Amino acid sequence: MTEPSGSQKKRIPALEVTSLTRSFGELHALKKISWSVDEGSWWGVIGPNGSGKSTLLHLLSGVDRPTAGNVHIYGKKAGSYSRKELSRLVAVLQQEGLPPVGYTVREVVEMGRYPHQDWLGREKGVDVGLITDRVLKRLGLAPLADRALDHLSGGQRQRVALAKVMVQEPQILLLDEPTTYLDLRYQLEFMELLAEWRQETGVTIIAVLHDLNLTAQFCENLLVLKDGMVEGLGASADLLTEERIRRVYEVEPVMLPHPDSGVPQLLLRRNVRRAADQ
Ligand SMILES: Nc1ncnc2c1ncn2[C@@H]1O[C@H](COP(=O)(O)OP(=O)(O)OP(=O)(O)O)[C@@H](O)[C@H]1O
Repeated sequence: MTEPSGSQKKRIPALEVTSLTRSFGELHALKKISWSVDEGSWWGVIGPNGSGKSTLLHLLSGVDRPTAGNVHIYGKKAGSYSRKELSRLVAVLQQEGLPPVGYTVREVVEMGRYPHQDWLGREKGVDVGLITDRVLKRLGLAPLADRALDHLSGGQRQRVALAKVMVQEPQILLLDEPTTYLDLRYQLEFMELLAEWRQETGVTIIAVLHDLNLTAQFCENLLVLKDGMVEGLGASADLLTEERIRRVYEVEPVMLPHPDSGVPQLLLRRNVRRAADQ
């Protein structure tokens, strides 16, 4: 038999999890999750509080190990990469992107290059200053470059966190509720910056999000978790139905198409009985 070649060859997924389980004593936070993420795709991970979203992200980023099952990154077990190899491939941006430490914006953003540097902090053929300047300018952070991080607002710090992962140039970006503390304008701006960056670089994005309307506008695909199990997997437009939102979140939703794009948008009905009691 001849080997499949060229376009016949199945592309290796950027990320693949099989029967992934994470238990904390008697509590099973994730139960046998299987999921495959193509390179360059944008996935939203949604589900109610406590459904296992952050636990999943911790396993994907290698900060935690599964109780059973596997995480493969570009076809190789996540645990078989060194810490530094893994951070060249995978970057993580947390809810409160960066702690308010005394470093300047430029210093923090330059730290994004750490996974590419040797133990003396050197990197062959790369001008870190230049890469940093470009990213700072692009995110409108150039005027803040010499400010200490603890003198910035939460929204500005989140942009610095994004600058740091952009400088890191990962293949996969994991985000844990990155827009939670941002006002409406900055939420949208943050998501647009991600979308542009993805368009340019083909970075794979996996974002835990609570805002389903933003999710529907930006993430093509969704992993829906409930009680640590996969409740839905596939195209956002197919999964965001009234019936599923009712079942997963235990609320009474109304879904309407967005007037610009037609993607599903969510309105919540008040709990009529409780409201009448007040
Ligand atoms: N280190 C831990 N030790 C014990 N239990 C944990 C630990 N981490 C998470 N859990 C439990 O695992 C379950 C899933 O938690 P996880 O933080 O992954 O949920 P989540 O979907 O991210 O929730 P949220 O939307 O509230 O952030 C919860 O019941 C949580 O209490």
